[in-house]
Amino acid sequence: MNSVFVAIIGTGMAGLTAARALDKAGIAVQLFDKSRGSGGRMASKRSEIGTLDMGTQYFTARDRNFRTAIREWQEQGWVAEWKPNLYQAREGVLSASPDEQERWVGIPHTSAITRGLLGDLPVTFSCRITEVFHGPTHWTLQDASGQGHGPFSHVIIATPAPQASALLAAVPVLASTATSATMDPVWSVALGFEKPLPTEVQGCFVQDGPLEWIERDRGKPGRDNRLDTWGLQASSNWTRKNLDLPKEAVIEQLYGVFAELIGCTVPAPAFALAHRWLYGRPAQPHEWGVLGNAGLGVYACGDWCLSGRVEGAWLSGSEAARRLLVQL
Ligand SMILES: Cc1cc2nc3c(=O)[nH]c(=O)nc-3n(C[C@H](O)[C@H](O)[C@H](O)COP(=O)(O)OP(=O)(O)OC[C@H]3O[C@@H](n4cnc5c(N)ncnc54)[C@H](O)[C@@H]3O)c2cc1C
Ligand SMILES: NC(=O)C1=CN([C@@H]2O[C@H](COP(=O)(O)OP(=O)(O)OC[C@H]3O[C@@H](n4cnc5c(N)ncnc54)[C@H](OP(=O)(O)O)[C@@H]3O)[C@@H](O)[C@H]2O)CC=C1
Repeated sequence: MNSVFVAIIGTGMAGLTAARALDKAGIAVQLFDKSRGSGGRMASKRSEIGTLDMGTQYFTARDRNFRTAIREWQEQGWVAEWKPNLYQAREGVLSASPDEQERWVGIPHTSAITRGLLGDLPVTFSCRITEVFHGPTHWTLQDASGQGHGPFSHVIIATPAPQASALLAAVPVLASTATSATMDPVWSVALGFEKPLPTEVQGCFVQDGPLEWIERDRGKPGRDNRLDTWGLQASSNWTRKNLDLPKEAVIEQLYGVFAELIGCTVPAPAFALAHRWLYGRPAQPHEWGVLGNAGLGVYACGDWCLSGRVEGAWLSGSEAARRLLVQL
């Protein structure tokens, strides 16, 4: 098999960034994702009160090339700048904490970005890849139903590290590096209130206790929610200790912490939803950029190769595509 045909496992920011770069270079790609849609931790969840961002809420950009990509997304109408009234909370004390950082959000929801990046690229959803085999000349994938996919000349694995390490079994050195990148879980809760809460807070960095970040949907560009919707993210410490708590109990506990912290009267929410991210964030940053074996034509990328942020995933996916292209 001489032609170049690249399998990409994962349609989060890293996989889609790699896919777009390869497609732009005229390389044929085929994407796979275990979920029903694209986005990974940037996916938005449909609910009875509208679409909710239970994963990424906003992102920042420090890298020059990533900033350029954001300008293009802005021109496409996928993102807009978000300038929240920022606060911080320490030992129960809430204080205004404005800064000059540029922050971006997807419009009307986070998922607009990855949906835009996916465009009409070929993708197979609801397809969990369980094994990645290297034959004498090509790669073959097998999914959870036992079906084979391929042949492919190259494979890019763009999943969280624990899932990547299992799929890298054919390349033990890369698998063991991926295994060393542990990932922390995160409980995320959305609360919807019938009447807007009487507070100026739109985002709050919480320095201690069960919560880590609180944000208000209202005030973000492009949102049109009937309810006053808030997103709460628990710290990884608290999440780890409460990993198997039923969703109702997670909502009750985090609602209680939120109500104490936010500094105004908080009625019972009209709507609540909890989502547990088992692989929410890398436990520590790395400087790998991408893991790869150019001779075999296999690469692994994702936020865990750099910083556990959207920017890290974008940079890692870009680097995977660049490394593959220079090797052709
Ligand atoms: C609650 C939460 C809040 C966050 N907030 C922010 C924030 O405010 N700012 C910020 O910059 N970042 C934030 N992040 C981090 C950000 O979401 C991630 O860094 C980024 O989205 C990671 O992208 P990725 O492509 O590396 O991985 P993912 O988005 O995890 O994509 C991996 C994809 O692989 C698929 N997959 C996995 N295994 C398989 C398999 N075996 N077969 C097929 N498909 C598979 C998954 O379904 C998924 O779609 C947050 C994350 C969470 C969880
Ligand atoms: N929950 C997850 O799985 C998860 C959450 N992540 C959160 O995403 C944001 C993004 O981080 P980034 O570095 O891109 O953004 P910021 O520059 O806005 O925030 C970085 C940290 O810096 C502190 N900070 C920033 N601005 C302020 C401010 N105005 N007042 C007080 N503190 C500020 C804050 O850290 P500490 O709470 O002080 O430790 C920010 O967290 C970020 O919120 C992540 O927690 C990323 C990945 C996964």
